[in-house]
Amino acid sequence: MSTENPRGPSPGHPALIPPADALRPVRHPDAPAPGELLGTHYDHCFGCGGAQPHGLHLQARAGDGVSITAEFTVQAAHQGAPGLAHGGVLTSALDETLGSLNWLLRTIAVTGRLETDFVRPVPVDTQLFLQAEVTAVAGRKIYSTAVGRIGGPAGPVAVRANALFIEVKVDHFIDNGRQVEIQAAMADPDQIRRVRAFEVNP
Ligand SMILES: CCCCCCCC(=O)SCCNC(=O)CCNC(=O)[C@H](O)C(C)(C)COP(=O)(O)OP(=O)(O)OC[C@H]1O[C@@H](n2cnc3c(N)ncnc32)[C@H](O)[C@@H]1OP(=O)(O)O
Repeated sequence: MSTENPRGPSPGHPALIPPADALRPVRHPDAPAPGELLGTHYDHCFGCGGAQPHGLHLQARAGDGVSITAEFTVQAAHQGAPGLAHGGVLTSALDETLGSLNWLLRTIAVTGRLETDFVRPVPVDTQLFLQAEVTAVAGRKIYSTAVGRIGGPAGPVAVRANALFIEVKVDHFIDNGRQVEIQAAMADPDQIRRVRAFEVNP
């Protein structure tokens, strides 16, 4: 097997290609400083929450510009084939990392489309090093890309993804989420945690 995907980055679905008049993403002035851990946005989030025993417990850190780095270690509970990470779990890690980018834009957005290239199998106990960045913004549409490496932050590529997130109002969650969790999140006295809980579909 070669060290890089011989096909190179997948061009992806046409909907993942920004239009010609798309804008460069702008980091929000109040975004966390480069190197700062973002922390969990919602305790019950499968991607980053501490209250999910089999969750990814992914830790994301602000990077330069509108970029994120994140790590997660594949657990036995994340297997698909014996001793190997389930592809859907790896896609979840990419989704979580890409979703974290929206916090740097201070935009509430949900995943509309997410395409994953699985380049290498990822064994249990492997640490996956993820990097993601927003590439363009066009109205409510946020275009982003991510890569996951194994063996170190500069190691071989195991997964990569392109995504389109769509900006939504907080009503998206309030109108669609199960009421018991919505009420609990809205009752959180910490305003930042309350806002961040509604970054994604709870
Ligand atoms: C820290 C945070 C970590 C978070 C990580 C996890 C993030 C998540 O997983 S979020 C949960 C998964 N996603 C969801 O549940 C979203 C479900 N989908 C929806 O609610 C809706 O389809 C939604 C909101 C995306 C779009 O609906 P709506 O607001 O009516 O917008 P709509 O008018 O259809 O589309 C807006 C634009 O986006 C485009 N678009 C919408 N969906 C897609 C799609 N799937 N593919 C391509 N383009 C799309 C439309 O074509 C339209 O483009 P244009 O403006 O050029 O005409």
